[in-house]
Amino acid sequence: MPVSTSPVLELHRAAFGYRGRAVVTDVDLTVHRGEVLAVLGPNGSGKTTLVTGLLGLSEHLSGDVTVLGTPLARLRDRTRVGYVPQRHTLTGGVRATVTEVVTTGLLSGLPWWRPPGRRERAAVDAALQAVGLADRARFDVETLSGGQQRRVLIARALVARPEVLVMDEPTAGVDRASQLVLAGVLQRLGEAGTTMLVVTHELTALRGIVDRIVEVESGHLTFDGTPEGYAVHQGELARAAGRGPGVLSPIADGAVR
Ligand SMILES: Nc1ncnc2c1ncn2[C@@H]1O[C@H](COP(=O)(O)OP(=O)(O)OP(=O)(O)O)[C@@H](O)[C@H]1O
Repeated sequence: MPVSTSPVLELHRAAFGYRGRAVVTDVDLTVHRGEVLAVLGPNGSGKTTLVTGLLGLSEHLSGDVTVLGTPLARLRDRTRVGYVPQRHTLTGGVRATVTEVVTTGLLSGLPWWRPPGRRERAAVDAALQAVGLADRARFDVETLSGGQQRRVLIARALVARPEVLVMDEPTAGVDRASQLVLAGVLQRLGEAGTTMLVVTHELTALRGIVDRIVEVESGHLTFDGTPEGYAVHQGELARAAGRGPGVLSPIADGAVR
């Protein structure tokens, strides 16, 4: 999908954190409509803090953050940014069908007195089609695999037709076959022009889907560029560390389309 020029996210010297303490600082980042970004970095480097900051879930402490043309603090319609949280499956006491869970993604946009109607049911069907679970609509979510449950959560995020989709490790903790299915879902969303920010440790699974890589280390952006550029960056780091020329990590290697 061609990438258009209108920015959907603009961050200038942005800092995010918790209870007034900054975890991620000095972030300059512009994301355009249709781009698919992977957000990489070691555990605890601040990836989740950064992406949840865009949703108002971690504190925006300083700098400018504009989401879909509106300063973050003034963005009223939060459904314009969809979110698939980290390490969430739907087991553990949730007794609901796939359709019911996906429908909850629409509730914040409906008045309390109006039950979901035909339009909402069509949106739920479309979201389930998008993640390849139309045939599981009436199943209890507890009976689905971990990978299928992730797809239910993606459908729940998609059903409100967000303009940007933020996903925190969508392929983590599921088996290889489920990873491939999830990658296929992301591929189709990318081809349909959905702007996506995907926090991941498994770039290989997203090979060919990601247009751009942002790396976070110790609360700072340390790389922002193409997958090919990231492979070069990793090679340079490896050489600087004395690991020989052209030694690429599996992640960087997998990044190249
Ligand atoms: N709710 C919170 N309150 C206070 N500190 C937090 C909170 N969530 C995360 N942190 C801290 O912020 C830092 C960055 O965490 P974050 O989850 O953003 O990293 P990450 O790069 O996403 O890590 P991982 O790859 O392990 O998910 C860590 O030191 C973490 O302890």
